[in-house]
Amino acid sequence: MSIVLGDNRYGKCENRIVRITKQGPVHQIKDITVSVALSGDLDATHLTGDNSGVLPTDTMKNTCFAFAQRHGAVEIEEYALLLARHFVDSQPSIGHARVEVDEHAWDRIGQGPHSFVRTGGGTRTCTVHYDGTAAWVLSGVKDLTVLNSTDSEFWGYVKDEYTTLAEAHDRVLATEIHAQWRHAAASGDWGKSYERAKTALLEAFVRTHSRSLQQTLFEMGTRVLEESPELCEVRLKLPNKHHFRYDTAPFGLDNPNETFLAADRPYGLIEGDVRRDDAPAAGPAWT
Ligand SMILES: O=c1[nH]c(=O)c2[nH]c(=O)[nH]c2[nH]1
Repeated sequence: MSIVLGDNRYGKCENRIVRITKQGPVHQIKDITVSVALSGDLDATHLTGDNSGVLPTDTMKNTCFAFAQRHGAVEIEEYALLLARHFVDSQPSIGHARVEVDEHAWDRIGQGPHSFVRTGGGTRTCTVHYDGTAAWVLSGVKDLTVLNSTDSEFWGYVKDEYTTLAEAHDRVLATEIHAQWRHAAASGDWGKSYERAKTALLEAFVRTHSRSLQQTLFEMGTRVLEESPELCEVRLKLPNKHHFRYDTAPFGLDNPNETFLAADRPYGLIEGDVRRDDAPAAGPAWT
């Protein structure tokens, strides 16, 4: 029996970078969290402590800040591609880079040229992989909380000796959308593509009369792909943020689906992948 080193990667996680673009008195803000993971010919550092192929994670951090300053407020996908290509193309020991970027949105306060308030509408995300030849790009949104106060049912499910859930013909459906979508090519109008996909997700949530969150998931993925020819696959994670009708009968009060206990745990977690049947191979995109 011998013990061998398996897959490995290393990097600097969650670099918090705020880049202010100042053209005269009106400022723009780009607020991002950047994580880098590199892999390649790194056996030596693990097996013998020979660090001659190791680019320090501290250098990765500096590079993230330097690229933010040099390239300004570019779309997060473009910034991630620049970083991923830099690490692989400049370091002989590095064969693969994964760069993840979250963008935290700020809205301008009124007409104020330099005052901002954090936007609540979810966090834009991207993940880029580059292997020295090809690049793969995922974009997405997370922490986008939505609720339908009707138009949702859940009934006709399996019932066994442990089932107590009452069938629902009119319930609250709430979830925190975590969605990622894969671009068929590593180039495009990233900003427009993001807005179109996010709008499609929300419109599908609004328009679907839901018989399960699973059905809503498929409708959301389908609508994104129908509206966005540049995308080939959507993966969704939808926690079911249960709202239980509260029993107010002990207080002599009727409750016709008006007052709910919003439970935060446990929660159902509905996950699914929706893709075109001719989608190109995903390679390492989701890893
Ligand atoms: O939309 C739902 N899907 C389920 O699978 C499920 N299971 C459950 O208890 N409630 C729900 N709701």
